[in-house]
Amino acid sequence: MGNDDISPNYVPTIAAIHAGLPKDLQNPQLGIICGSGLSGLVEDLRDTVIIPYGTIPGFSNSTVPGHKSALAFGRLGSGNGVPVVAMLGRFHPYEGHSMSSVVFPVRVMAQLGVKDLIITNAAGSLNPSIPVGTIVIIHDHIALPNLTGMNPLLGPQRSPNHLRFLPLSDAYSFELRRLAFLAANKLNLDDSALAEGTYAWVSGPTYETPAEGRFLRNAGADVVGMSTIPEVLAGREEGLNVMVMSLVTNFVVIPDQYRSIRAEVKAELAGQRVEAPEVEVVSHADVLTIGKEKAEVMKGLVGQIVELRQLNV
Ligand SMILES: O=P(O)(O)O[C@@H]1C[C@H](O)[C@@H](CO)O1
Ligand SMILES: Nc1nc2[nH]cnc2c(=O)[nH]1
Repeated sequence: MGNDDISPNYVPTIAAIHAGLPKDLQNPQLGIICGSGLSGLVEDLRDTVIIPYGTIPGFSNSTVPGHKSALAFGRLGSGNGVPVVAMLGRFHPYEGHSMSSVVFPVRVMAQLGVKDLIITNAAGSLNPSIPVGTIVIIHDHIALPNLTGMNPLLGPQRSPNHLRFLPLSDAYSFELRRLAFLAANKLNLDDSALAEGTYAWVSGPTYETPAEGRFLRNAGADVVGMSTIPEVLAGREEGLNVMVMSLVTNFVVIPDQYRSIRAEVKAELAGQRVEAPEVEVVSHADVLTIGKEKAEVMKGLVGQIVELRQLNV
């Protein structure tokens, strides 16, 4: 799955977006991508204008429950505030969207004038010390698809301004991550509310087998999810400052040991019938529930980061 659309024509897209907006919202400074169940992040926007994806040339619709399909424009922060554009719902490769469609909105954000991009997602924890409900500020990633021929930046160099060989050692903005922790402090959040960690990107749509979970944990990942990294890559290629907040919605199921069927059959043959084990499974419904529960905290953090950014702290 390479990048099939090297030179998208932004003109009709930007024209359609601008046509729906007052002048003062046409050049947003901050972009936000709302992950599964996290569209409530933008409830605090003022002067909000919603533009459905269906009316924007080049945009698809998200098919995943918990993802709306619209851009929200508005202002965030005190005083006049900062003009913001938020994606209420994203596109995942597992839905059948091409990699270029997945990252197209990020490229459009850059065309609109966005400088900082805050990406959110729901993710499973691989790290026993990062429990459900924690918000993980991502400082690195492991992208197995990138290592195996599914890098979203595959294809001819986009333009002389787009780096052919994009470094990723500085992918996650130090400045924005610093603001996230300062914001948590301002909001009096407990230390345990926010963690730092490494995100593993997998294609999905299946959740991990125990062996896959163990493999990713042993590889050094703290959380795992099915999105975000294509957006990070496109954002960095477009020159944006990028920050990622992963909300831990579940533990990846990694039992310490497997129950041996051989031992159980032996017990059965000796006259002791053993019940089939109840295996814990992850569900998208649970993912959405945690998203709802933590929406306020996520929203507070984003608002406070914008506040601090405005104050040039
Ligand atoms: O869009 P995000 O990454 O927040 O959604 C996560 C990953 C899958 O799309 C889905 C699985 O429950 O939630
Ligand atoms: N791959 C993956 N994505 C998730 N999104 C939310 N939880 C999970 C998970 O456990 N695994």
